[in-house]
Amino acid sequence: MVKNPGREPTAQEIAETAESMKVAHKFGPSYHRNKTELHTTPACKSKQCKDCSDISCPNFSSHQECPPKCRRGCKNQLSRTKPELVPFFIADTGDRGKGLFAKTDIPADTRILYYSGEIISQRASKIRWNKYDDKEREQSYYFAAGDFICDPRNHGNAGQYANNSCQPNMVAVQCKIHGKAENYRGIFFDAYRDIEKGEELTIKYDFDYDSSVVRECKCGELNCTKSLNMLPPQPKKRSSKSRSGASEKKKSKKS
Ligand SMILES: C[S@@+](CC[C@H](N)C(=O)[O-])C[C@H]1O[C@@H](n2cnc3c(N)ncnc32)[C@H](O)[C@@H]1O
Repeated sequence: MVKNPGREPTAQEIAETAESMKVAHKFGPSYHRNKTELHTTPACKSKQCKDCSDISCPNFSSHQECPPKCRRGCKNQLSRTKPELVPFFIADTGDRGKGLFAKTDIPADTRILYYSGEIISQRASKIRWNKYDDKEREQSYYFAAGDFICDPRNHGNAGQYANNSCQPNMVAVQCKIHGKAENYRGIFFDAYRDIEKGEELTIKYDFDYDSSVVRECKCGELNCTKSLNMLPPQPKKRSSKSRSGASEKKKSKKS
């Protein structure tokens, strides 16, 4: 859904966004206890590749971040380098708190941001969750990061302001990160399609189905499910083909 098309960010919004992108990732003690061997990505040597920012780079296309010593101008290092350009800004959405908005037109497949947070084990995330009160739970946005959980509560960047849409224009991509555990994945938000300047940048949350937490979706898309959680599992329907097949069998037994 296009919101505020063409709108320019204010100086305050630009400053807040820049400040949020300074926040560094934190790998907690439970990551260190549970990490497997460290992942190594070879430097990109492809002659077709220019700056490792698209699928002409074998590392980018196989969902791996390039090592620090890669080709000159390598752009596939977003988890450990400050982004050259931040193509979005944080602004108020009116009815859904803060959100992210495109500062420029963003072509499809552009890597927009690295979702930052504290990387903890799944066990540690459950212990933490059980200690949270209802409000803290409602405001907790755990993101699966390979075998780990990324908790943006204290170490999150602007990624934590991406709102949900039932027709999102960004997609979360999980990548192996050079020098980090094989069983860890960094989370990146990529443009799913061409995005117009001023459009809100959205993602599909697919929070686990949870009947105890009501989270109403107000994305306003035609296919809106009205919930930020996944819908309850539907009882399996037998297809009309198998139903008619069964009744055919019954009929033929009778005759
Ligand atoms: C990860 S935060 C996104 C940033 C949030 N808007 C803020 O200001 O901090 C997720 C929360 O934003 C709100 N939210 C996100 N998408 C929404 C949507 N489509 N409809 C209603 N509320 C939404 C909900 O309160 C949700 O729990």
